[in-house]
Amino acid sequence: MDIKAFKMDGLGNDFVIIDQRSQDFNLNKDQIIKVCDRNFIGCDQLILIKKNKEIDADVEFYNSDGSVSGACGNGTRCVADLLSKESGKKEITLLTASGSLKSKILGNNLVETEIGVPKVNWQEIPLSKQLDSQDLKIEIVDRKNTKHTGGTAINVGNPHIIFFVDNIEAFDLQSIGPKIENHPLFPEKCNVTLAKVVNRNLIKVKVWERGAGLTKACGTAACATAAAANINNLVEKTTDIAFALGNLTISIDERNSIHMKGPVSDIKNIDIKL
Ligand SMILES: N[C@@H](CCC[C@H](N)C(=O)O)C(=O)O
Repeated sequence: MDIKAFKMDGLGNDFVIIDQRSQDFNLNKDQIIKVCDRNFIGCDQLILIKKNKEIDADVEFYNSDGSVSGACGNGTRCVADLLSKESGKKEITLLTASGSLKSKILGNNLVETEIGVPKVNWQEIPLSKQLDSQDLKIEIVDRKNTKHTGGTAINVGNPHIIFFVDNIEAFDLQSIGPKIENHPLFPEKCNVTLAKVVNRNLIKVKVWERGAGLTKACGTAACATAAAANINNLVEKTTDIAFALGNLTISIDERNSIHMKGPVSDIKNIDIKL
């Protein structure tokens, strides 16, 4: 099978995007895993664009382990940019598994997406039992074997847990990430973020993504971190979330809806032979 696709990224969080409005075929889980494999094409998520008669398009997100995700913040911004460059429209609406998301194309590869109102109720995250999602009291251990207890859980279309710590570099996220992702408290697993509040407008993070592992950035993790930091009264309504390659600006409006603004890469055409 010969597939025409695009490669894009948001701050290094990279995607293979396949436009199925013009190419009609189904990919099975093994083929998705193969495309995402860094020894083949390689990406954190594979994204399918599908026809929608009423809005710009439907999008489906698949992690590199072949699992489905209800949301992908950076992926949504990339697809919005791609469709805007195709149509010339400056506002793009995409239907995802977690709802319809509006993006504004601000020029110079800058895209802002409204992710919506976060869910903090234990059933909505979901957690496997009733607990205070603001402080799950989960223990993580740093490289010096010092124990830290905490974790705020939140769902922004997908489940996240954020640990606010003094030094994100003091932890081995490669080893902590999979343990927390698969913790029995999370029946649908979760994305794991270590966050250091630098000041009331800046948080530095490192993210372990459910189904994809360590990533250079994660849009929904940025949204979840800003929302969790607001719940814990650590930051202002607008805050920057700093990843290794740059920042996303997250704002929470008067309706408690989260807006995520940041850069997307240029679009690269690729051919996939499966
Ligand atoms: N990279 C994404 C998040 C992708 C989905 C996540 N791994 C999940 O399974 O929930 C983003 O930018 O939000």
